Amino acid sequence: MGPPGSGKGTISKRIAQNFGLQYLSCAEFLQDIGTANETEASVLVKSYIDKRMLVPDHVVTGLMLPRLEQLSGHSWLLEGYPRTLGQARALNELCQLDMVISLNIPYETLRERLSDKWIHPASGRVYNMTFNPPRVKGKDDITGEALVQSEDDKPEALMTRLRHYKDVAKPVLDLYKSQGILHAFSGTDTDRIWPYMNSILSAKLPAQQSESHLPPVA
Ligand SMILES: Nc1ccn([C@@H]2O[C@H](COP(=O)(O)OP(=O)(O)OP(=O)(O)O)[C@@H](O)[C@H]2O)c(=O)n1
Ligand SMILES: Nc1nc2c(ncn2[C@@H]2O[C@H](COP(=O)(O)OP(=O)(O)O)[C@@H](O)[C@H]2O)c(=O)[nH]1
Repeated sequence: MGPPGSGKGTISKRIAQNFGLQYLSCAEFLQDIGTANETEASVLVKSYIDKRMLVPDHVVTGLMLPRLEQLSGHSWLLEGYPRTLGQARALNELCQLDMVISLNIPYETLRERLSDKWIHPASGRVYNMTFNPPRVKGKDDITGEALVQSEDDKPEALMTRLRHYKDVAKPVLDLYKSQGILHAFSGTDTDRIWPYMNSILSAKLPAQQSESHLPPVA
């Protein structure tokens, strides 16, 4: 969990690679559904994504939980789900989470990062012009297509998104705190937060699963 720009995507890919976890991004999953063959669900999901609104709890939960059940033989890391208390309660019905990670990043850092953030819309690949720049300025590393900046990442839009995040996330964070599984990390740099996170995860994950010798992904 974490506000927009807090580094959820960046750090969760790093965790998944280092610890050999199945990584499931709710946003990417919904994006795939929204662009798949036209069905009632895909049209509905796409209409919310296009408006940058959260897909209603019962819809996203009805799609995510069966997907998670398919991963039942594996250890997984979820990003972007649950976002609301309703989603968290539904997930609790399916399984007991081992750990919830929350990123506390100062507003000024979020603003700076997002003003430097570029994305490849077709794939969702994310770049930052200082932290992880593309190999060729303005072009996606894999396809060579143009990168774009999102209106959503501009300071005015960011304030609104932050307020929304705080309102919606608070009850979710309170729930996980009461269950004793919430770990919050504060800082301005992903690379400085990483060693703390790595040591806590190394202590929690079974030894045979830990593959912390793998190089981190930027
Ligand atoms: N549980 C979720 C997660 C994502 N989405 C949809 O997927 C989009 C992209 O999600 P995400 O990449 O998480 O972007 P934001 O919601 O803008 O937040 P952040 O910048 O923190 O990643 C959201 O706008 C929303 O339409 C959703 O409906 N429900
Ligand atoms: N400068 C800087 N940028 C970072 C750092 N960590 C992540 N980023 C960038 O910040 C932006 C937001 O990160 P992302 O992982 O997409 O955050 P999310 O919105 O929480 O999923 C991206 O452009 C990242 O490349 C960091 O420590 N320093």
